[in-house]
Amino acid sequence: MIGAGSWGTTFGKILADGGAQVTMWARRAELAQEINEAKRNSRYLPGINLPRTMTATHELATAMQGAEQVYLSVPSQSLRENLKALRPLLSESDAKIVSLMKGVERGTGLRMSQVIQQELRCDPDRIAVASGPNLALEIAREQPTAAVISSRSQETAEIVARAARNSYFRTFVNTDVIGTEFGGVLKNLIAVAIGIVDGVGYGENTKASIITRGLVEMTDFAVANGAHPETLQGLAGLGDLIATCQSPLSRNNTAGRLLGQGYSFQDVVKQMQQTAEGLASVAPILQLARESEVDMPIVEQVKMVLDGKMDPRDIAPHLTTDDDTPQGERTNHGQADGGGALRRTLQRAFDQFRHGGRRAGRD
Ligand SMILES: NC(=O)C1=CN([C@@H]2O[C@H](COP(=O)(O)OP(=O)(O)OC[C@H]3O[C@@H](n4cnc5c(N)ncnc54)[C@H](O)[C@@H]3O)[C@@H](O)[C@H]2O)C=CC1
Ligand SMILES: O=C(CO)COP(=O)(O)O
Repeated sequence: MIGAGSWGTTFGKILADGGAQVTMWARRAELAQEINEAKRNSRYLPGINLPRTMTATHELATAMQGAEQVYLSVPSQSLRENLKALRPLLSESDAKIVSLMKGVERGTGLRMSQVIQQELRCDPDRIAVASGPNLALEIAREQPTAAVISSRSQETAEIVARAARNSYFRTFVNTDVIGTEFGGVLKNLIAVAIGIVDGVGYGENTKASIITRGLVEMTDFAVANGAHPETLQGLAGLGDLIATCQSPLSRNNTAGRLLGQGYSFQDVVKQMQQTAEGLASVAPILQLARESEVDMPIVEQVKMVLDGKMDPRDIAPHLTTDDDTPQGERTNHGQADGGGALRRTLQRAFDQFRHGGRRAGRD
């Protein structure tokens, strides 16, 4: 396991409790020592006893020795630099590579599985991603939870899903990597919006409206970028959206709440002790949205609040685009966007034809 923060350590516990031999790689030697000796990670998982079989090291080469599955759980913006260090250690290996991360890379807009494929230059069938309503501390307390493992290869998804399950953690599989990854990224942005309105003091109607319209934005965006709409109705979409928007444990939700209470973006970044992926993903997601002609009014407004260009109190009235024409409730991947969905469907059919019948946009 590369990364011993809250999710890496929790996922390591899931694997160890499922019977796997787990070695954690921690950046700090003291943390590796605490995991080895006290079976604790007191900074990220206070009060949690880790499995006796779990070990840790701060030497990357030691962590990688004989690994059959490599799980990645570092902040998304640091993944590429970490992969550069990992690459020589994986040159002889056919280990499965599993991303646990929920961000896109600033600058390139790439999903984590794409960054992995670029940097490791490995067969995409070896790559899987895990996502779902997975607040780390709840799972570390062994509260029953479901997740989804996705890979282009059904076989890889099943191998990883078999390793990553135990009495309190149930994994499902799918082959829609794009939808599974974007679900995890996009729900963070909606959770920031929910945090903002919570911080302002608005109530349940406002939040339910944002969650519902947020799911529409998530689905339109993901489908326009090659995802299956059903994935966004599943654990990696709706499931994670509910968990993250409801829970004070969510760092994205917390960051939003601080913004809603009037703290500036810089103050929020200073106060956050842990990774809030949504803050770095807003700009690249909006760039991709513009390129794929998808409207994301909620995410646009989150960006305006982050940039200090919108008073948090004003975010809620602008759930839809600012025009006077009443907007249909149906989504872009339905029909009501004035032809954009039809154009994209035709484009996909054309791409599919060009690629000899294989599904266009597939990872
Ligand atoms: N915490 C959670 O409940 C969940 C988190 N995730 C995702 O997991 C990923 C990791 O998040 P968390 O573990 O929660 O974050 P965290 O903030 O708890 O831990 C991040 C870890 O990465 C290390 N780190 C920071 N910068 C680094 C660098 N440049 N190189 C290597 N390591 C570095 C930190 O020392 C720490 O050990 C994120 O993409 C997050 O969205 C996904 C599901 C649940
Ligand atoms: O991804 C998560 C829950 O599924 C964790 O959310 P946060 O990163 O907002 O804490």
